[in-house]
Amino acid sequence: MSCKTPVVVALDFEQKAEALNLVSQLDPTLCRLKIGKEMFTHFGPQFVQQLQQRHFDVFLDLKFHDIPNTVAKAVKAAADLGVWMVNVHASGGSKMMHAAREALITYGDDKPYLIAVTVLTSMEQSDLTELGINQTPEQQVLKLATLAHGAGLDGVVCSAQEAALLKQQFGKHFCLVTPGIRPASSSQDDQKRVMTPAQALTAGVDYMVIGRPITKAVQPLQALNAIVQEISNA
Ligand SMILES: O=C(O)c1cc(=O)[nH]c(=O)n1[C@@H]1O[C@H](COP(=O)(O)O)[C@@H](O)[C@H]1O
Repeated sequence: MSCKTPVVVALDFEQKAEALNLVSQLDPTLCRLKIGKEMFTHFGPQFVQQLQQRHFDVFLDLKFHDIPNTVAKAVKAAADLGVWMVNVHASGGSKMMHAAREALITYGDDKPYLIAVTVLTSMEQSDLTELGINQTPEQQVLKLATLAHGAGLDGVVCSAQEAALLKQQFGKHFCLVTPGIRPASSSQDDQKRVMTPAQALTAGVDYMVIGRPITKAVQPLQALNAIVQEISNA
């Protein structure tokens, strides 16, 4: 079953029942699902399989960052799980990303999308300065995306604010996955580099990761439908 929208719903729940209650209202042709550190640590690969049995494409967001050998094996484990997308941290460097890519070669067309996180969307200039990085977020995203592109990855996680620049630099086939998406009426929460779904689409984003504006909405399905509508109008 193929999904017709760029929306990836971030399932960040403490309780599995709560997550499944939302999932049972969702349609795998209208969104994909992302499992991150919280739910994977609580509920493991079995939870991923439960979602796959319901025909959802799953983005396994564990942001691997380790020595090349360890990351290669972790990415391979994700491929064995049959996930649609998996990510690593670009700041792990070219050798690490290259090893991750090599680990997926034997999977051929069945390999998951392999993407690298550049600068987290919760970060702004002051967070980079604190880390001793004297670059703007945009410069740092471009630098890390260049490493990811050079290592042969399928794309990057960035904010929609950098999407136009990265598409111009790396072309339309370099996949851009953007969290920090906020409909105009939503709270920004802890996200700093944000855009609305319509702005993100116009900027050239391929996939939009959206969590709390949907999962914490009083009517999650209605919130998702409004976002899908906003995207199709754009
Ligand atoms: O890799 C990610 O998915 C990710 C990268 C990033 O830079 N920023 C970011 O927010 N995320 C994830 O995207 C989701 C965003 O959720 P909301 O802020 O609730 O929409 C969370 O699950 C984050 O872990």
